[in-house]
Amino acid sequence: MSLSISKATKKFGDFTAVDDISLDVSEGQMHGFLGANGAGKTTTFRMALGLLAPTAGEVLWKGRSISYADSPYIGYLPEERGLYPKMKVQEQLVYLARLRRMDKKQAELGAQEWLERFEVPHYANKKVEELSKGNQQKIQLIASLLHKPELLILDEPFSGLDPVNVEMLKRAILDFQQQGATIVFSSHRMDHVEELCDNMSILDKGKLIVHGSIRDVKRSFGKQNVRLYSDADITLLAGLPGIEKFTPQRSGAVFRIADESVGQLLLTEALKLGPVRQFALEEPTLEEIFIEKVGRTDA
Ligand SMILES: Nc1ncnc2c1ncn2[C@@H]1O[C@H](COP(=O)(O)OP(=O)(O)OP(=O)(O)O)[C@@H](O)[C@H]1O
Repeated sequence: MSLSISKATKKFGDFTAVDDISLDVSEGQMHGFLGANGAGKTTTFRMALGLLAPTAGEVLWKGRSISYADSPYIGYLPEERGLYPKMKVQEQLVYLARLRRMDKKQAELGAQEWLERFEVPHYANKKVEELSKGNQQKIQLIASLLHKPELLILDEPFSGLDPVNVEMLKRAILDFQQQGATIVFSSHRMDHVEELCDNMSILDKGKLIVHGSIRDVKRSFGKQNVRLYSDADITLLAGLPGIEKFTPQRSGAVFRIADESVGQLLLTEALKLGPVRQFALEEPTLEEIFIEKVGRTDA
């Protein structure tokens, strides 16, 4: 395993922010970290990066604790933005890459390439504080990966971005993974985790309550959805045994079912009411799993 969090606990006084969590992220994986506000995501990242000492347990990268000496191999996009507001964009990117021991010429070329890729080359000589929040976020992402780290930790990389920029950054992060990087990111958007990640975990009040590959997490949840479209009044079907939730849709409904056999019963009963135009068994979304496990939606 390349990133290994082992029985890590962090207390602030009497308050336990992270409670005995163990988690492994293999080399080259993209891992999504979900959790409500205050669940302990940032605290876990800070422990992983050696910025906070765990109260108990340890966090290892390739078998060793991360220290300042590893900064050439590690990239971090912090939640509170960490750029110098008065420094010019290009100058700042090169300065930060140089701190991580990148060659000056390479850093200059790399910064230019990334600014072009993110469609902001005209901001190279502007001060960071003159940029919009979304554009500052692009610069922050470039700063975290310009030096080509092996491990990239991103704390809410997509916050404050419009949908077009979200797609642009997603693509860049995926490409970076394809070049071999190990990436962990936190997000309040479950669809982003669903789309980008191999593995995921959910933190709730400092505890790791779900952990695994997205496929396994969905399978072990057991429940499925049935999407059923019919012109008949299918609200009658909501009361069948094994139906856990009924969500009406235009000319149809989505039923949460306890297991697959309920789907067949639902189809049989729906056909008795009239022709069925569409019937599909769907796996649960991460959002449904999150709501059920954490009990609320504010991931
Ligand atoms: N330095 C600190 N001193 C005291 N309490 C802290 C400190 N840092 C974090 N906490 C507390 O630890 C808990 C976890 O915070 P953390 O920032 O790790 O959560 P998070 O999951 O990243 O939340 P968010 O999604 O809101 O960013 C919170 O209740 C927070 O108030």
